[in-house]
Amino acid sequence: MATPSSSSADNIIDGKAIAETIRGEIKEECAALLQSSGVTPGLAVVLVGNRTDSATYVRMKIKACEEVGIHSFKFDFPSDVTEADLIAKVAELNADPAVHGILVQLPLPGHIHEQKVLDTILPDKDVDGLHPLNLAQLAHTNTHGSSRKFDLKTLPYHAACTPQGCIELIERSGTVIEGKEAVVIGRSNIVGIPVFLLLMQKNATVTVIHSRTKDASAVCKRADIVVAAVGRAEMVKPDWIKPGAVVIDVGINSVDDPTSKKGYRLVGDVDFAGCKAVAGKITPVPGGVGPMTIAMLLRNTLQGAKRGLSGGNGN
Ligand SMILES: Nc1nc2c(c(=O)[nH]1)N[C@@H](CN(C=O)c1ccc(C(=O)N[C@@H](CCC(=O)O)C(=O)O)cc1)CN2
Repeated sequence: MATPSSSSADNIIDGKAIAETIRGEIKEECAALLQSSGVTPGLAVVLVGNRTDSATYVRMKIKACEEVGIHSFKFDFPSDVTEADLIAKVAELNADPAVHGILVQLPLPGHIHEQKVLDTILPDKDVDGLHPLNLAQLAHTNTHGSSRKFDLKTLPYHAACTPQGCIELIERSGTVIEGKEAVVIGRSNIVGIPVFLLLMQKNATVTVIHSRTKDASAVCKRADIVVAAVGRAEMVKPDWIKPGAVVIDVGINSVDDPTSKKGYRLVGDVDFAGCKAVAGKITPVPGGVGPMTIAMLLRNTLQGAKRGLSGGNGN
């Protein structure tokens, strides 16, 4: 593995730099794949409505695809598109051999049953890792007590992107997960649950904190590794953090800020300034987990294309 420029001089984990390193690795692999098999991985991106944040994330994904040598195909739908029309588009993309990955940008408008649309994506093309079968595969994988290693780069199914990004940030910034006490704050299907499963597969002892947890701060303070994915601005305070712990902040919350040109700024779920003083390492927002989500999407798409060729796990 290339040595990443994983952290700056202080204790900040530089997600932008680590994501750039990974995108470089993917670019090399895409070139090698094209050379050896003539195949260029293809990603279909479905965007519904006119949310500015979703349009920005989709633009970032398409640009990232271009940079590493992945074809992208973009499909725009108005916010009043019917669920049936979206499902029909997904079915069409499922059958298209040039498309190795399908991504439906979330959130979808309220009249559409999000999970129903996601469930329509073929699990092999579900590069977001949000199909229940992919989540189930992650729960079902059992490499414990065997000589096989749990390796994100060679999984025979798709694991969700943001959770994979969290694991890469922890490991590439020099922390061994095995044997550590980890706490995940939040239990969503898109982040909390898969990150819990990934940490468990990496042999951490994992606790999940949620809205009914009693004395969340005391539970959190036991952790060597904290992953905050709760969606509440700066909820995790310095007295929640064990000195020296690794803190991964998944939250991207917009808060009013009249001093900023845009009138708002982005903050995480962690009180960054306060927790930075206590943590061993910590991710910033922006520039932490966000860029990793996109890097992992590219990696899943490449892996999907390789798997399509080998009929196996892509290696
Ligand atoms: N189908 C999906 N929808 C959504 C996902 C997802 O993984 N799959 N995650 C989020 C949005 N998201 C990707 O789609 C995403 C969010 C943030 C970033 C990012 O790099 N953020 C930057 C800041 C960018 C800014 O200034 O606005 C950062 O944190 O540094 C990338 C991807 C919800 N929907």
